[in-house]
Amino acid sequence: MNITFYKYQGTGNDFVMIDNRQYNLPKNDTKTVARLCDRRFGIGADGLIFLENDESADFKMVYYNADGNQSTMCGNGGRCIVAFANYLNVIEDECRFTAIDGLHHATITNGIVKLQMQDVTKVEQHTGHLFLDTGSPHHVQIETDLDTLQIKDKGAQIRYGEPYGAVGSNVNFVSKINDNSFRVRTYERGVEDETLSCGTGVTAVAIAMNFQGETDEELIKLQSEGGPLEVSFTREQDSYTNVFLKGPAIQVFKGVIDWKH
Ligand SMILES: N[C@H](CCC[C@H](N)C(=O)O)C(=O)O
Repeated sequence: MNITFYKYQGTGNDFVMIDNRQYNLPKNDTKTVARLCDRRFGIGADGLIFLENDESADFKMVYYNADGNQSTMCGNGGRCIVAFANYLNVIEDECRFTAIDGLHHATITNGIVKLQMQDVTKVEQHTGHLFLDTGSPHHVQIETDLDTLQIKDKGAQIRYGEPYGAVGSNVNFVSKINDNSFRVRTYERGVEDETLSCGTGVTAVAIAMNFQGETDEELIKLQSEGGPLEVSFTREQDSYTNVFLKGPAIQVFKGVIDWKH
């Protein structure tokens, strides 16, 4: 069946977007989703996102990693689906949508999306790294030299190693720029490679750096390989609320493809 798809990117984290309200495509076609995300045999993307109807919100987001499997929350994908919904006139400049981790509020102004993420009530501090869940699981560790680090090798070792095992975790390598900004490189679970940015990842890094005392700021700038993002939050003891991820979401192109071939 021929379907219209769109490509969006949020600081270089890119997604195939499909308005599934009109096609009702199956939600378990792992093989087709993986092929569409393949950089050579398909459209090429870090993930694929369905926009669907939702009886209690403006729309619903269904997220797939490039391996074709549904996964946990995608922050950059969440920013891109808000821009997509605005383009489709499903919403104007603000919205509520449901995703696998619950309800999200968002606003869009001149292509910049400010997305509310779930509260974070637990940050694990380990020797040499932190672990927290910002809608997806994230391992965060500080590195001195992000330029020479072999992200894919080192990230895979951590992602498949103990304690994460087969379920795994995303892996973020951080270096401090100044008191309210950090550089981040991320190995993404389900892409099984470095992505140019990871929304739930930079959110995890901002909270982890505040939790560990690397910064006392509550509005933090994150420099990803794909561009700048901003994370803000309110800290009350060891809980983080009013968590927002802000940055650009851009439509790259629109196309038609036969879903099954
Ligand atoms: N790969 C992640 C989901 C997408 C996260 C990332 N694209 C983001 O922007 O948050 C996982 O399976 O946990």
